[in-house]
Amino acid sequence: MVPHLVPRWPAWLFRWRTACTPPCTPGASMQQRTWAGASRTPGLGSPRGAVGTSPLDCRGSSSTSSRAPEVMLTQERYPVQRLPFSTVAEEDLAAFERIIPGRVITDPEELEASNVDWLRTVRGCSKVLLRPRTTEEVSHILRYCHERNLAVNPQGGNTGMVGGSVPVFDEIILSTALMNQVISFHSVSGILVCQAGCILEELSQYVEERDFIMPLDLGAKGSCHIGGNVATNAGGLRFLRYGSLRGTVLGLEVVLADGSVLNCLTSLRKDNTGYDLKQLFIGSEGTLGVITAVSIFCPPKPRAVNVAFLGCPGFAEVLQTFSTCKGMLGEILSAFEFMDAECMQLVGHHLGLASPVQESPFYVLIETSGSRAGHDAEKLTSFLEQVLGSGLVTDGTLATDQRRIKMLWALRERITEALSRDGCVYKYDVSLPVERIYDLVSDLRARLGPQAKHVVGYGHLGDGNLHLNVTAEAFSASLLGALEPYVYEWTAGQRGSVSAEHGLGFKKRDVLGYSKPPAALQLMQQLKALLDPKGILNPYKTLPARA
Ligand SMILES: O=C(O)CC[C@@H](O)C(=O)O
Ligand SMILES: [Zn+2]
Repeated sequence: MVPHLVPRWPAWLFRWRTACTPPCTPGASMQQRTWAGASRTPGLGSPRGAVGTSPLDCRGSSSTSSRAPEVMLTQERYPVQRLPFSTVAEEDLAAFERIIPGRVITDPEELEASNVDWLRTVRGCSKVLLRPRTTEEVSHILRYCHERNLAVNPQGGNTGMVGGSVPVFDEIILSTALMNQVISFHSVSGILVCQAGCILEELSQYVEERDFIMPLDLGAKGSCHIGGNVATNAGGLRFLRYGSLRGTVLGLEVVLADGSVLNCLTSLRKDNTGYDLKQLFIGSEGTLGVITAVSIFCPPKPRAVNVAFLGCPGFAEVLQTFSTCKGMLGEILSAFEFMDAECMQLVGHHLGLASPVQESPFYVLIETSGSRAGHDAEKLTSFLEQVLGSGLVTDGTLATDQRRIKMLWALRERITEALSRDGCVYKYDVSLPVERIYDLVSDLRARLGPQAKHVVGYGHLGDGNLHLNVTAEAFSASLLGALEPYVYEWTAGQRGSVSAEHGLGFKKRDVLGYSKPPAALQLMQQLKALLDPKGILNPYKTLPARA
């Protein structure tokens, strides 16, 4: 028995492994747990000073960097035409300087990180980054851009997966990084009101000190901004328990394309006064307005949290474990995540994270959050006895202290980071009927054969959300041809969603039709035209390119 074993758990339940006590993650400190933050560390980050040959030149800029392989310009890699927006001129820079003195960035080195997505797959060539601090400043900037017909790319932490957060051409980057103030927090209701640029992890710490938690959590928490989370309707790891941001966001303040401010920053749980306008902006990926402040409902901090990491012999057993779990853990279940054996191999190989359990075809991570440790322990013990006794689970480990809980979560949260170190990654984020989720992975593995290096499946099983990722040594058009439209057709055949939680951004906008009927697409175009008639807000994103 290892020293960390909490005595109330029967020792026979698991074969505890001393290898799992710290350090479980050789070569990977817990500070690196946010993959987006880690990707920005020296050596992994963006090349410096490699964009363009002249400050106003977007062409011929795929020069090589001595530090890291250059990311191809989006306009060179994809068949996309620049729309007839104006180009930033010296007098525009002077106008911005008057609105936000000292916060108009034109230095190419500083701009480089904001022009490239963190996955290093798309790259714009914006010449200017604006850093407003207030809603009023955002309003002045947008009013000016609207009049001048200048395109704007709103940007939060730039941790998106679908190329929505970086410019495609030379759109002005409007960063929320300096809009990072908490406006109010109510200790009875748990309602937090804050500016859009607050970093999720910092908000988590802020509310946890006050005995509450944020209703969402995700691997990118160390870098992502709450405004970006809302704009993309991020799902994440707490969705199973606390639901969508569509339920927990109570109000928004948004600056519209023409600079007018829509103040719907209410903090009411119930408000049935006509159309719920904030919903238009949740998940609109900055195409309908720029979110400047958020009012969000925070649940009370659970007093007892446990994480079980279990090995399952097959996917059928994963599903049965999930059913058993829902039945036996009920209201204390807060996450049910899964990953396949290839994911475990990748986190081991690239990040040095050791599996805490015997090698298995599948692994599940179950989190419980409740208010009485003894009650939760009792429930969890009977659940574990049941799944181990019936052979649904063959091995497992359990964490009740925060440090070990984080270690187990790292195995799941850092898969994305491991994949990005494996080579060129093709990402799919789909919603499917839960019983069919892994069939897509198996079918694709058989279809691709040796063309792919790895085909992995993991994700938020409790929410029916599969992250299907394929890696290869380098980008290959023939591999892409084998993946698409196959994955989208397969998903549409199950009436699934081609974007469960990552949004459409630039990369997935043309597959929207697999999940929405033509009438819905048309209405979306009409709403865009109504709110942003000049189309200056995050162009080339979310809506399919017009035929
Ligand atoms: O990288 C991915 O495909 C998924 C990222 C994220 O949504 C996760 O759940 O880890
Ligand atoms: Zn996810």
